[in-house]
Amino acid sequence: MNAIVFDHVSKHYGDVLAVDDLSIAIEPGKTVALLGPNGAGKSTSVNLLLGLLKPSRGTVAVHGRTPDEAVKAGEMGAMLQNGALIPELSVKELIDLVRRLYPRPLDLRQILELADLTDLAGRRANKLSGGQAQRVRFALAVAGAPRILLLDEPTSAMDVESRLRFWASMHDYAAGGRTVLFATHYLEEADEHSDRVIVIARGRLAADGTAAEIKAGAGDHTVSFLIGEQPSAGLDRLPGVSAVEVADGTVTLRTADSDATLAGLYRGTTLDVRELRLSGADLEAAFLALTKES
Ligand SMILES: Nc1ncnc2c1ncn2[C@@H]1O[C@H](COP(=O)(O)OP(=O)(O)OP(=O)(O)O)[C@@H](O)[C@H]1O
Repeated sequence: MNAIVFDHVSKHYGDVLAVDDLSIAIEPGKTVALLGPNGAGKSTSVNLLLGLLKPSRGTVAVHGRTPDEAVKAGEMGAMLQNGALIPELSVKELIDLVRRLYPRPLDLRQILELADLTDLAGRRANKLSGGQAQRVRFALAVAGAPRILLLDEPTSAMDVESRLRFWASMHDYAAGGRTVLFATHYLEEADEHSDRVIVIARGRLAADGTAAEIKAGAGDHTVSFLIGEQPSAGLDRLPGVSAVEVADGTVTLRTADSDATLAGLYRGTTLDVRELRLSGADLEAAFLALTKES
């Protein structure tokens, strides 16, 4: 059975159509990035999954149940944007309070270790930095040992080192066969930390696959090299090439098939090619292409 299913889900806020006929199915044990620009419908989708919002049309299912049932059964943990912490309690007290609400929580020490909070256990919640508070929100999200973990832009307040630590914690948690869905507009996070990327734009599904598949779909590889004073005529006829740029003695070829382009370059021309560079399509190019129109 799928961990998460959206079946033709739409969500209106008055006149605003935030989620538009979205259908997705996520298998258990996967780490999935929900990627989209501002206003794409990511938070709305997360809130629909948690039962905090109801779809205007369609259905959302979590392990075959309604979101409300899944939340009651302690199957879901969530880290939402700017969730408030109780300022008077220490980190340890707060986590313990929340873990006791669940039928089969993780033990306190394990949660503190997982969220890298052991050294901050006695600190009051109102004395934490933004990044530390995010780690507490992560601890609260995993406290009940949920099978599904939802993270809405989890690293937004974190510096580079905190991000690295955070993703290490997330991978530790996911390693037990748990399902993780995280919303982000950081392309590199989706690329590095997910098994699958679901791109949404204007509430609709724009792409769904591994980061590698989505990049390959963009078909935007480049081959560049120094050409110096040699003539560049005819390079546009090499296999796969869609565009040729020449600037300051350097040629850049855009190609849908860099292997065929290289074979053509070496076998079909007599150019003296120096400082050859290849670059794959990046997720950013794919993302911009996927989210720009319609
Ligand atoms: N409570 C609300 N009332 C009216 N419109 C809303 C409400 N919440 C969100 N919207 C609108 O719904 C659309 C989707 O918003 P949502 O917050 O789901 O996007 P998002 O992808 O999470 O964006 P961001 O990356 O900026 O957090 C946007 O056009 C937004 O303005």
